Amino acid sequence: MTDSALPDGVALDESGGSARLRIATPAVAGEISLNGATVTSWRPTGQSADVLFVSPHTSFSPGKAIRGGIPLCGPWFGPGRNGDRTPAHGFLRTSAWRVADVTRDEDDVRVILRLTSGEYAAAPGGAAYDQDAVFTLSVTMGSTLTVVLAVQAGERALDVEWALHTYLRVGDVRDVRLDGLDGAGYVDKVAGGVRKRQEGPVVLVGETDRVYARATPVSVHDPGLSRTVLATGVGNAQTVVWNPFGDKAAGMADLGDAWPHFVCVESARVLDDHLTVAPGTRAEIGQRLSAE
Ligand SMILES: O=P(O)(O)OC[C@H]1O[C@H](O)[C@H](O)[C@@H](O)[C@@H]1O
Repeated sequence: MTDSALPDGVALDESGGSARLRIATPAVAGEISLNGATVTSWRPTGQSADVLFVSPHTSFSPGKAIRGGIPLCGPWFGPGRNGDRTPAHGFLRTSAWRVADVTRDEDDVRVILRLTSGEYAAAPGGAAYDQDAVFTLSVTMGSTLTVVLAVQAGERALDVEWALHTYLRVGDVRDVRLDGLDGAGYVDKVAGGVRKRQEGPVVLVGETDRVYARATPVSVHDPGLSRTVLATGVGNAQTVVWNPFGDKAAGMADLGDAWPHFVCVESARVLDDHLTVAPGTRAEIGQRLSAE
């Protein structure tokens, strides 16, 4: 798709070796990288800071996962259920996606990106996956943001574990409170996979990596940026909450000292809640964000 086919307020920027769509309407400013189909910026009018966090140390190079925004994890999560898959979190976040359609409805912009088997076969880990799958990402950006990842299975059933790995920008992760998970069971990955139960709101006091078995909306109260962000899952079964904190972040070249400024609240179907997509059928997972 060329610039001339794009609606007013949307531009394709291919400078610096990585392609991205820039969006600017009276309702919103935002950006979507075609590298991994990663939404890297969403700032509804009236918000003084971006709702999404992107590490100042990240690379935007094609083939590298972006540390921030909304990376797509799948079709496996981490090293997969058996712990033997590479690269971590699958090939969706490192593949080069194609723009299939961009439309504008008043001040909202809708972008459809696509990734087919011939395309993801070029990414590490892609060639070994079922060859018929077609992945689609739909992003509707305006005063709210809705991101929906879908897969259409071909002639064979697909095994899918996936997540929208949303990095929400916060003033300081140690000061935020997450509501909506009280009473939910979770797998504590920091404690080696022990199952626990949440009591009260989630407050992060150290490295946190939890897969909550709950899909209700989660609100992130952030005194630092004086706002509350509501994250509502679409077709998910779980919510992942993650921040590595300082010691672990020190070993992550693309994050380092920027770790206090985000919390990941992820819409997920992973581990026991992975899904099998029957031949010829479609499945989707998504997340809707609003900020006030
Ligand atoms: O460093 P990455 O491959 O991007 O993964 C970052 C994190 O993603 C998820 O939140 C997982 O639950 C974590 O275990 C993982 O550390």
